[in-house]
Amino acid sequence: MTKKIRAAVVGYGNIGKYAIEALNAADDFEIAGVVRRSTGEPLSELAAYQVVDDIDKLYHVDVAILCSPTRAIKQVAQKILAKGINTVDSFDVHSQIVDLKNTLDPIAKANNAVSVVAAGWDPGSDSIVRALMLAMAPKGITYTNFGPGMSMGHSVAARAIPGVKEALSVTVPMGTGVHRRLVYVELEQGADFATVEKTLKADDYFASDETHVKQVDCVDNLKDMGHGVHLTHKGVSGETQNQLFEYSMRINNPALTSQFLVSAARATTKLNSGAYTVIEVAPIHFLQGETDKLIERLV
Ligand SMILES: NC(=O)C1=CN([C@@H]2O[C@H](COP(=O)(O)OP(=O)(O)OC[C@H]3O[C@@H](n4cnc5c(N)ncnc54)[C@H](OP(=O)(O)O)[C@@H]3O)[C@@H](O)[C@H]2O)C=CC1
Ligand SMILES: N[C@@H](CCCC(=O)C(=O)O)C(=O)O
Repeated sequence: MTKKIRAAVVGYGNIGKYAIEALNAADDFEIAGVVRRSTGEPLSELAAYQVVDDIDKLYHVDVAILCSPTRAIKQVAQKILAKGINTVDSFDVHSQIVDLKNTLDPIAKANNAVSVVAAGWDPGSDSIVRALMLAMAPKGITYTNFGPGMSMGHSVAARAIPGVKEALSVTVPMGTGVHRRLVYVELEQGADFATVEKTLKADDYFASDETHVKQVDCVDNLKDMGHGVHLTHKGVSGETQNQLFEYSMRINNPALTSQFLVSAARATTKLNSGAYTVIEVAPIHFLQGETDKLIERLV
């Protein structure tokens, strides 16, 4: 029997919960444990797993699935790679992915480890679809239209604003890759809505989009973690114009993000040391199974 890949889940929020589900559904993985900032009161749903506040307390970990907020990823990944443990993350600030990769690459190489960065669904699986479309029509325009649906990254960023108790950021597609953001916030007692609204609108996650902030009594009553994308590329193959490609999905956001993280975690075990974005990884590395069988089935 081949040895299972031992994965640790780091950070137990939405993505962490679904990462456990995706790991349990993958028979080439076993869960080494869950790493939380504080173990505090034990959660009954985690009773079957070792829950620790330091990854060193877990017996052998091949790969850490980082389910921490995007803004904490660089720091968390650096620490874990330095221990020689592979990492995957769903970092989602598109403009900072090159910097993240270039920061992690030397650390991974020096410690004989692998990191696959920005491996959620966007960035992540959608990035591979965009690359494929560009290979099929190298000239042209790609539009990525999200939603309507809940952006986890924007909701996490909104929740981090002082005075915000809970937040839900809904992405509304306006067409041609332009989005409006509707952000529902539940405030801490005594917080000033106008200050929260101003701080939120100035945050990098929101500053370049039309953003509306609405105060509500209970965010949980509105929350639905559904999302989706409609990606189009219209362009030119060779010298032939008018090639139109489309890709659509409606999804449960954390379930897809965590599934792709687990697939990327598998890929880390097949790569030479270093940091990679998903478009630099051969598609077959994400998949479980024998190479020839996968070729027979997919090619
Ligand atoms: N690329 C993509 O397609 C997608 C990316 N994402 C990214 O996933 C991230 C996580 O989303 P989600 O699971 O909803 O977030 P949550 O807030 O639900 O969970 C994050 C968890 O990380 C831990 N954590 C919180 N603050 C910190 C900190 N400062 N440093 C380290 N760890 C911390 C906590 O776990 P504990 O208490 O156990 O330590 C927390 O529960 C988002 O920021 C988003 O950018 C999400 C969806 C899609
Ligand atoms: N990174 C997103 C997933 C892609 C959708 C998106 O970027 C958006 O809704 O703005 C998320 O965190 O949910």
